[in-house]
Amino acid sequence: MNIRIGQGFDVHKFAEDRPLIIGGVNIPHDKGLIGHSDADVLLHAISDAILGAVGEGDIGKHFPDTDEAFKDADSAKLLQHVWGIAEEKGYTLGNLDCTIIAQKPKMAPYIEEIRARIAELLKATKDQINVKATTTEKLGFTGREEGIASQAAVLLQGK
Ligand SMILES: Nc1ccn([C@@H]2O[C@H](COP(=O)(O)O)[C@@H](O)[C@H]2O)c(=O)n1
Ligand SMILES: C[C@@]1(CO)OP(=O)(O)OP(=O)(O)OC[C@H]1O
Repeated sequence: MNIRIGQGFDVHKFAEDRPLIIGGVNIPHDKGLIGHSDADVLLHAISDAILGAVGEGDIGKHFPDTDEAFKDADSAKLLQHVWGIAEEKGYTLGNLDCTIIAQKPKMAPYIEEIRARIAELLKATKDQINVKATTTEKLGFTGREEGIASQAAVLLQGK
């Protein structure tokens, strides 16, 4: 069996007057993340993990931040496109594990909803998806609440 591993990492900066969208879910908070797209830092890390696993580069290659077509893009749609690439190549999902690195907000109340949304986007079951959160104990840019980072690791099964 052809088993492929991929990993992704992304960071977005906080700004006032932005919605906070993580894992395709709107999270109530006093600030949100900025980017060329909707800045969904978790879905970007997951997209990169999948693209890495199938040897297709990264999201900047597929959705350049110089392209107006992706201005304020819905990252859920970008992830669905990425998953389509993996499916076209004959891959199925083994499992996905990811981590949201944020001092605030507290993610625990939203983890199950995020997990369900990612499962829906990847046409997977919830047990194939795990979502975690951690602070950095007030250290570094995440600890100072300047931004949020995310990591993802994915295992795909090919033909
Ligand atoms: N933004 C966050 C960060 C963490 N959590 C949950 O709290 C637990 C403890 O976090 P530490 O950084 O102190 O290890 C962590 O395991 C998460 O369950 C959270 O909900 N939201
Ligand atoms: C998603 C894209 C495209 O809108 O924009 P951003 O929201 O800036 O996100 P980033 O994680 O920097 O990577 C890829 C970009 O091309």
